[in-house]
Amino acid sequence: MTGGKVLIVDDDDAVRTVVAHALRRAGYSVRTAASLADMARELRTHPPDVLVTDVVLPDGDGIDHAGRLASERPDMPVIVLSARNTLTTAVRATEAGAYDYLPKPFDLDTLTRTVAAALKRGGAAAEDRVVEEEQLPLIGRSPAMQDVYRVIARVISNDLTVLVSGESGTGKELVARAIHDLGARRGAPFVPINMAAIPRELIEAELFGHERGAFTGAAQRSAGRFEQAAGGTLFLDEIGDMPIEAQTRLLRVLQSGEFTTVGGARTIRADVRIVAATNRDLQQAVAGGQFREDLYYRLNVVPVALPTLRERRGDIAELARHFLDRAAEAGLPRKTLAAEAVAALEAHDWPGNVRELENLMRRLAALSRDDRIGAAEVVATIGAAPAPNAGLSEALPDPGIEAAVRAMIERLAREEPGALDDGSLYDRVIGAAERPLIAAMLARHGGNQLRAARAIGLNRNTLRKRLDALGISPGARAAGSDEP
Ligand SMILES: Nc1ncnc2c1ncn2[C@@H]1O[C@H](COP(=O)(O)OP(=O)(O)OP(=O)(O)O)[C@@H](O)[C@H]1O
Repeated sequence: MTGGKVLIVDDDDAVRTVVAHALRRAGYSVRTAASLADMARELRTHPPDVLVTDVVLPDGDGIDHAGRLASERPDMPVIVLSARNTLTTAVRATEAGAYDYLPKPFDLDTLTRTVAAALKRGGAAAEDRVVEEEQLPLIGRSPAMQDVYRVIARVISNDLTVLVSGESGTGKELVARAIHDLGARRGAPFVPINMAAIPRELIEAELFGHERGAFTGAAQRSAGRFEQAAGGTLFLDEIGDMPIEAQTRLLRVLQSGEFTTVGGARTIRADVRIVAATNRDLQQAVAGGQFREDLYYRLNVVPVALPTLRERRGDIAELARHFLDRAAEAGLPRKTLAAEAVAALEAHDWPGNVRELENLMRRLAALSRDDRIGAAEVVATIGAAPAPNAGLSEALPDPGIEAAVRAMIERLAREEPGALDDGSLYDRVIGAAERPLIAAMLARHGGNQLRAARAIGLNRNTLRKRLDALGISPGARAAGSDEP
């Protein structure tokens, strides 16, 4: 006999019967209750070693009750079962001091293993904090997201380093923010830094700060992101793009808990929680020599792997409705989705993941003629959509553009150092992209300015002004035969 007394609380007869049967077979002595009142009686008359409780019970909330029990009887682990399956439930259960949280449906082996582990470890300490419904931004009840919520719920009460991986647009930054907003550091800043968006030679100064005169152009002492995030969370986005020298420095900081500013003798204690994110396979980068193995292990203390949207198609309808609500809150017309429209959304592969869905719903809210969006509109709008992440409004250039911009900044830093400080960068960089864009679209439309302007998304007068400003060849303009 395994031994151990288990009390199961659930108002669903079938759940009580099946779970009780499975646990008895595993050697436990099992009693059941169908309400909080029954539970209270059982706790007095037959105190169990482990309590397994549902959340929604006819006379109250199982998690609230578990919270009270965890402080009154810290030696009795509580396992929470729930069909609500939101991040809020996972976090509430963990914060209430529950030993574990199992989303329904669960398999009986998992429950039996969880009960066995709970008996070995004993109860967890309760923390006195209320997590409001609606406070949490992550949408999705699929099993894959449940795993994510469980990990988040486990890391918010500590400072362990978290490495979030997943394709672009899967919600890595949102997860990092949730960890910060729910944890003890939520009163201090959440500071993101994207390694792919900062010129390589400036990354160390950005992270650790620099002293006046540390390098050409360093006119003032400047606090780095480590200092800005003091007491809070530093989010190292696209960590796989970090240059190897900066990796070495970051590793030293993680090992020693201190950092030195660039060009300075000042040593500062690093008081940050680190959450890093990557859409690249970091293990492959380690194998290829682009990422330090020791740093990888330092960062990968708690891994969170985000599912792609196509791996959790069951969440698409809820996400789509959520984004339509958000569009309506932002002033766009309020729309609903026809059932066939939902099916069309579920059939798409979503290479740009949740971000692509969010953009599509915003576009549909703005463009759809009917209040109820139909399947044909969904299909047409998906077909007409730019490649994921190519929208300028997302400020997410493709890797080719990113590399070109970075190379341009590096060249300017080398050849015209003043150019990085004289306020001309926007015109220089954006101008450099605008010229080939306009030239290519004019060429594509045989020099017809009206059509090129439409294709680019400018009005014709603006295009004409830009042609003048950029001095683009009159040959292309003359061909615009529909010009007045
Ligand atoms: N589970 C989710 N629920 C609601 N919104 C989500 C969810 N996941 C992602 N989003 C939304 O999708 C967009 C993309 O998410 P986010 O920026 O966190 O992705 P990411 O993985 O960090 O992307 P990238 O790798 O391109 O930086 C955001 O607007 C975010 O709010």
